[in-house]
Amino acid sequence: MNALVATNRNFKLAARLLGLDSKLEKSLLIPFREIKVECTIPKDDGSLASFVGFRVQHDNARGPMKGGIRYHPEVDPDEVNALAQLMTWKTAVANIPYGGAKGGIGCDPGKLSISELERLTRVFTQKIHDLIGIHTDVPAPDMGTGPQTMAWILDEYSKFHGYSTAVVTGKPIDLGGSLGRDAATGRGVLFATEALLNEYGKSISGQQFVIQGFGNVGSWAAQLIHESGGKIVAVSDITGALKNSKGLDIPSLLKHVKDNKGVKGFHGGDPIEPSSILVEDCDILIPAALGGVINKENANDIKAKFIIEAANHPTDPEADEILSKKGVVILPDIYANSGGVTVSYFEWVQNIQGFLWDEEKVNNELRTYMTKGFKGVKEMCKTHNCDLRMGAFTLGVNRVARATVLRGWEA
Ligand SMILES: NC(=O)C1=CN([C@@H]2O[C@H](COP(=O)(O)OP(=O)(O)OC[C@H]3O[C@@H](n4cnc5c(N)ncnc54)[C@H](O)[C@@H]3O)[C@@H](O)[C@H]2O)C=CC1
Ligand SMILES: O=C(O)CCC(=O)C(=O)O
Repeated sequence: MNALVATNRNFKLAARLLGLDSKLEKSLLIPFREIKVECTIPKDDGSLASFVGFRVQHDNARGPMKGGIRYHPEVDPDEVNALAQLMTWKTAVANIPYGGAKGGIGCDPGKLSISELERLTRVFTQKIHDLIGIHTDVPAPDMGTGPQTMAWILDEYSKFHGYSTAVVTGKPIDLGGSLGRDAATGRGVLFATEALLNEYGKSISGQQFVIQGFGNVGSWAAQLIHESGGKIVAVSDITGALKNSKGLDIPSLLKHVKDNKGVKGFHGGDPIEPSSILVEDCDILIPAALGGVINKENANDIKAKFIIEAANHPTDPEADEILSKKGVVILPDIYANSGGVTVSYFEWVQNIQGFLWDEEKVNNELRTYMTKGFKGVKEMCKTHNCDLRMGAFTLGVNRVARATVLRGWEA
């Protein structure tokens, strides 16, 4: 299902549960601003290449818009729109003073050299620099981007507006990045999983996990879950998939991935079909790659009892219905992966204050936010007699709706 159709459907269900006025509902759905830019760069061989970049700024009722920038061949306007909207509800669920935005460039970063990626990022920044800013819209990394991408954006933006560290988050530490941001989304996934399992009298230790995606989020989640006693029995990334029912040796796998740029070829597990990763035997499934991967085609075959959505919109609404009938509990993206944007917020606060927190403080604050977020979601589940996805959506949408009305923008 199209990502925007799916996201709008979840929003509308939440709006109905909250009894939102139809005019307010419409105004919350329409993005504040949609930017589409052409980015032409010289390739290393001297030829020219053009790419299309997007930044969708969805809502700013609760504060500056916030969200990552994705470099991936499948980036398209509807998906960026959906991801921007999800950021609005996510920052509200996390109760941090932001709205939502998302950006992306349709490109395959694996096929571009470092200098081509730098030129592309700088051209993209030249096209959008007037529309982002510390109190307007603050980008961060997402799939296919990372601290170096943020460093280039910061440098290019600063040529126009003066040196301004807080204009992006997820930066390298040497440029004002926060300790703990790199691990934050994975650490948030760990805290969210602990909060959920606690409801069922369970803990991470002894549970069997399967993780799809072994990039920033998937690999940190794997490392932290492994350190907490969880057994990771299968993983996949773009290079392949492997399993070991006795539990993968995660420290060795992390080293292999660093040296080989992917999980393929790791000797501590048996190769499996990448398409079968989501239906492998496990207690807890963590999608940490692309959207829409859990759908009506595979939902019936999923064996996990819990799904923790580390990726954004990994589950189609049709799959939600099938899984709910099977009794599978899904911890939704707008809560489960909110650790990244929460520590981005800590980074922005530190930059504005000109002060650096130690990592322990970052991680402790993150735990506090994730715990409060879970409580908030559960309360909405009780109030509206709904599942965790609608609990999170009603929590987020209600906070944004209240801010919108208070600011007198609902008409
Ligand atoms: N980086 C962050 O702080 C946050 C990321 N997310 C979401 O988490 C997900 C992963 O993001 P990152 O880890 O940052 O990206 P990344 O670029 O660091 O890693 C992506 C991983 O997914 C794998 N992958 C790509 N296509 C795949 C496929 N077809 N099958 C299996 N694996 C595939 C890649 O090989 C890589 O291991 C995305 O949905 C992103 O929007 C959500 C919140 C914050
Ligand atoms: O750290 C951020 O500002 C945004 C991270 C992000 O893109 C996401 O949560 O999906």
